[in-house]
Amino acid sequence: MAISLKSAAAGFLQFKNHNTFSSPSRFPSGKTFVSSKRFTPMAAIATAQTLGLSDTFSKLKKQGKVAFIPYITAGDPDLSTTAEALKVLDSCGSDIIELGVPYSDPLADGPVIQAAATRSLAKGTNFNAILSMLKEVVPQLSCPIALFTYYNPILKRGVEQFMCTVKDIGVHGLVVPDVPLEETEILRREALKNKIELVLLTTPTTPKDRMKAIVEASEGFVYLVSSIGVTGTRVSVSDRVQTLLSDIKEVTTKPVAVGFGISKPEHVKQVAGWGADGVIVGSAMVKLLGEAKSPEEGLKELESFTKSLKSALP
Ligand SMILES: O=P(O)(O)OC[C@@H](O)[C@@H](O)c1c[nH]c2ccccc12
Repeated sequence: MAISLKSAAAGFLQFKNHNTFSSPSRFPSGKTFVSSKRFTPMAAIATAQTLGLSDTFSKLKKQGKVAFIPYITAGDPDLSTTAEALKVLDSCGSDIIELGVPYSDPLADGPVIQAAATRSLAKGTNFNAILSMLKEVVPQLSCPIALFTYYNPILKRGVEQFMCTVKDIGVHGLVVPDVPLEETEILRREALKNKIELVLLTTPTTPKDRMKAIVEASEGFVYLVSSIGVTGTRVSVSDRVQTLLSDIKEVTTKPVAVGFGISKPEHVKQVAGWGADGVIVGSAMVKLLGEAKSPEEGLKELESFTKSLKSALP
């Protein structure tokens, strides 16, 4: 079922005011990924044991820990730096990594991530190149990857083909911020078939009944958007997040990760203290990588920034 750009944009507008997702039933997460590429036994073991999103949260919950979830844009400043950044983020203790597929019309993104997508696309980054990079890197990671893409790149490839390809390279999760609720059926069905955990988003303006439907349907974790508007660092995280978290936790035992605006250790500490099961940091990471004097410089800054945020988490 194809959707017009218009209804995708309408979907985003609904996202902006309140989320529009619903649906798939739960399925067991996790899978063994056997790469066609030869890699060292350690990487093979790590890959075989890489947990899916919900299993990662279950493991952390048993340890009394909160998930650290960075987001970076693939191909910014270039794909080889993205490959190194994934390994740096993994080695610095990231629990899940959100990897963004650059898109020409990123409606839900603020200026930092929009600029990253523009730079990446200008470099010629495309989905096949991202897949080839991931085929090499995923077996070397100990944490799961959640691919982050707008709906159109999925439609261009075909939902079934997209899901099957993503599963084959060992990606565990998927976040699609602009899919309109009415158009989610095929997406949910194919995700379920391929054991890809489709993460759904709820926002501060999502009506309670719709939030319940979203939470019920979300796989892997529930993405709580901390503030209305687009992505981008904020001076502070709204303390409304505390109420939103308790509202969600009244209706589900699923893990809830909070994103939007988080960019300092004190933000991370605060959101974790409010009961979040995970914190998501995007723009601040993307800025470091994309605007550094050199890729090496960006990777060094990414490492120290990640360690400073990770150390603020229980
Ligand atoms: O950039 P921030 O404010 O730290 O928020 C995380 C965000 O970047 C990441 O989860 C994300 C990137 N693009 C998105 C679009 C919609 C929702 C979320 C996102």
